[in-house]
Amino acid sequence: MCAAQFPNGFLWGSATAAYQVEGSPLADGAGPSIWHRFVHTPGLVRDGDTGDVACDHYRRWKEDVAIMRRLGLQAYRFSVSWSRILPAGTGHVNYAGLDFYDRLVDALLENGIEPLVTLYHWDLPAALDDRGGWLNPEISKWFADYAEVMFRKLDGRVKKWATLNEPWVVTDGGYLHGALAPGHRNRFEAPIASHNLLRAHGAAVQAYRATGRHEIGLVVNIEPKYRASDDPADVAATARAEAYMNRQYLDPVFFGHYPKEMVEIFGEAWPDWPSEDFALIQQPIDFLGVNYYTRSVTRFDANAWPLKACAVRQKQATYTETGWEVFAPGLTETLLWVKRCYGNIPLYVTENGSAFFDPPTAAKGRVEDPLRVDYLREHLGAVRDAIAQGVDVRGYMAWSLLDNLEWSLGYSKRFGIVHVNFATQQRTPKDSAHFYAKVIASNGAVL
Ligand SMILES: OC[C@H]1NNC[C@@H](O)[C@@H]1O
Ligand SMILES: [Ca+2]
Repeated sequence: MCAAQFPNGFLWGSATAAYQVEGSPLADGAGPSIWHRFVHTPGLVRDGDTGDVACDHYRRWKEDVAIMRRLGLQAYRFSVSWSRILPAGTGHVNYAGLDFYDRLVDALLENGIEPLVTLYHWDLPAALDDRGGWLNPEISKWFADYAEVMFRKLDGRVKKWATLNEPWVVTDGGYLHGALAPGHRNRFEAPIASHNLLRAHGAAVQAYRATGRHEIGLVVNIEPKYRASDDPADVAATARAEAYMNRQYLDPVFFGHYPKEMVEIFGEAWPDWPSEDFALIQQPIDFLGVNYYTRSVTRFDANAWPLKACAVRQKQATYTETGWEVFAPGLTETLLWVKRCYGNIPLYVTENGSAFFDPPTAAKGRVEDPLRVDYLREHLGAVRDAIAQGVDVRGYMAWSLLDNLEWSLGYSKRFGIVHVNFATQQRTPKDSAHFYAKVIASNGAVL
């Protein structure tokens, strides 16, 4: 059999998110988002870092598109800041905000780069949070109305849309543990926020079907759970963790119901959902975006709230700066798992990457990041292995194009294949960018 390879037409790209790279959060009529409020609340973000400037991408976008062009990227996954488009979240449209994304899409297309647009990557308009945000069931309509503005403006040129990025992180971080905006820590709110995220996803897909001519999907983070032992308590803990992080979003979208473990996990805090909600949530999607970073070897832990499960550190493994085990086989397993459980829906690896400490720019114009090169090489090999086993993977977006604001961890964690000097805003492609450029030019043959 010929060596496994990537299919012709495989889409090679990179990814960012609005609040992490753009800066200028209130420019040209934009309204504040919950992240603008969160970072300006003392003590919530490491080193008091904010997205006020970030990578200044709102102003340097032309330079960044030129970098993508030089690397030979075929696609660029980015998110739209809802509060640039609708400063109050609903109602008045801010045309200057629309123009930014309009120009960006045109520049990408002029450079042969396909835009993949995520409508929601965590930066909810603060004005909607004041009206309950993801806890207010009306948000499915607010979100669908915002989505329609974007569809009308860009659909002729944007052929791949995603509604949400990682609803699990939005819920777990923003409503259960409080580490992310809007910083709530409430096990009664978390299920409600999560359910409304899925309802909003469904409403936006429904809106797209009325006018859209191309593809729309959902982006989820999936972290495969490996049991630490065959002890029944560990087996049950692993099933809970898999249900909570992975199946809580895929089961409703593909099957129209939640995993049974959700009641076990949340107890009295898990509502009886109206059955008509699942007809909305289960709108057929054209592709699934999978964000993969690591796996979790899982054991029972009576004190771990609310899952009663925790991860077990692996002695021989390499860990990234965010404390994630480097485990490339988990990506192959994850892609096979999705196909096995949910069918062979077209998949994109919409995020995959690693934060390692980058040495100061060694020689002018060069940043050596061998650990990130290794991570990239191993994980691209893992994607190829999944394709060789019949999974319909159609593209890979490296997280991230640029070093950027890693949310509450500030700028301390660098995921970029392009280094950003935040004092001067100078961009320097790292060795990982040069390696990735070779991979793209050979459609993966150099791996
Ligand atoms: O933690 C790395 C990335 N994970 N997925 C969502 C992105 O916004 C993060 O930066
Ligand atoms: Ca290609």
